[in-house]
Amino acid sequence: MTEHLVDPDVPRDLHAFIAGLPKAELHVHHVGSASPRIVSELAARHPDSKVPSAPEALVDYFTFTDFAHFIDVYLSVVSLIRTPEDVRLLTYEVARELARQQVRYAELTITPFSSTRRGIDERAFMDAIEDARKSAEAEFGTVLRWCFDIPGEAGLESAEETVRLATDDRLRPEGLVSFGLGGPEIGVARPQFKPYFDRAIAAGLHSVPHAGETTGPQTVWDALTHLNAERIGHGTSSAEDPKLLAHLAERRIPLEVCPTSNIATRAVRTLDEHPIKEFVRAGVPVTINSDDPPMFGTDLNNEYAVAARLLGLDERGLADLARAGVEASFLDPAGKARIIDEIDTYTAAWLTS
Ligand SMILES: Nc1ncnc2c1ncn2[C@@H]1O[C@H](CCC(=O)c2cccc(C(=O)O)c2)[C@@H](O)[C@H]1O
Ligand SMILES: [Zn+2]
Repeated sequence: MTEHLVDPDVPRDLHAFIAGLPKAELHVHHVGSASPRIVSELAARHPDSKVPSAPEALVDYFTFTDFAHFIDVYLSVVSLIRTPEDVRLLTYEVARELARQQVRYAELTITPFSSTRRGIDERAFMDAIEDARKSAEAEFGTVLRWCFDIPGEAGLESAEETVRLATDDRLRPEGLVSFGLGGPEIGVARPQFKPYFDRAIAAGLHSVPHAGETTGPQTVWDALTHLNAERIGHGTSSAEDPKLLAHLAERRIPLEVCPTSNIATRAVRTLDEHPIKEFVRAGVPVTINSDDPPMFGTDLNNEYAVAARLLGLDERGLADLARAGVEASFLDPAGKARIIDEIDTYTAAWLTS
């Protein structure tokens, strides 16, 4: 475990329990998971980029003044990824890092539009992610699945391109399970994306848009009503609307909560003000995720530690959170049962030792 990620308010034992706990990660972005080592290597290779190549300089570079600044920095890292080999290596290294944290299953959000519009061949892009997925599963035992997301602010052209790449039988990768919508929410209304989500859903994909991260609860309602969301990315502002919380609880719609992300992008002021407690109190299914971990100076294990502190959880409570992540995933029932069994066995052994 990285020493700086040890929360002093969480007992060491609990950190050790989390580090070995089998987990699922449902909300993590592909480019946003690039390790500082990969980012600095790519930056050194492309000196025309504004991304610093010294790893020490990245901490400052990844300090954001607001959400728009975060997206600006995010896109500067996107533009470092220029070849199918960059895509393959990035994906493979992300899987290695997930495996290190005992992540057994991850749904990785990928924005193929951002790569194809920057000149990466679409066929080569799909082959690169699939090649990395298969190698990672064989070598690390971590199962990866994809969520292709529309970068909403790039307009409906990006929506059309994303749904085409996600539904064309000659291109659609085997690992693709869901369809998302990311980027800024202000000025990017969810309902306009309905026709694209309808097509993705008709092709068998699950709907998992971001909503309520940087705008109010109406955006979450819109994602549910117009995009048939099955889970919500963030959904932070749902806490402002008791009727929405009741609806999410009743329909069993999970929120993909990423606490440190919300602080880093300044969507929420402080961790202590994070509404995760309200979600749990209202009976909303909560999953814990990391979003863009190196950019936010976190990892999934640290997000579990943060959740333990905010929710006052012990080992049993943390195991419940890990089970909730598996349950909310799009893994098949037998795959879910296998990981849940592993969580149970691990927790029982820990508590009797
Ligand atoms: N916390 C987050 N919340 C929301 N999204 C997040 C988060 N973290 C990462 N993302 C990713 O950021 C991308 C943003 C890309 C984008 O806005 C854009 C706009 C105009 C042009 C282009 C282009 O590529 O030409 C891209 C999204 O697709 C999403 O996958
Ligand atoms: Zn996200």
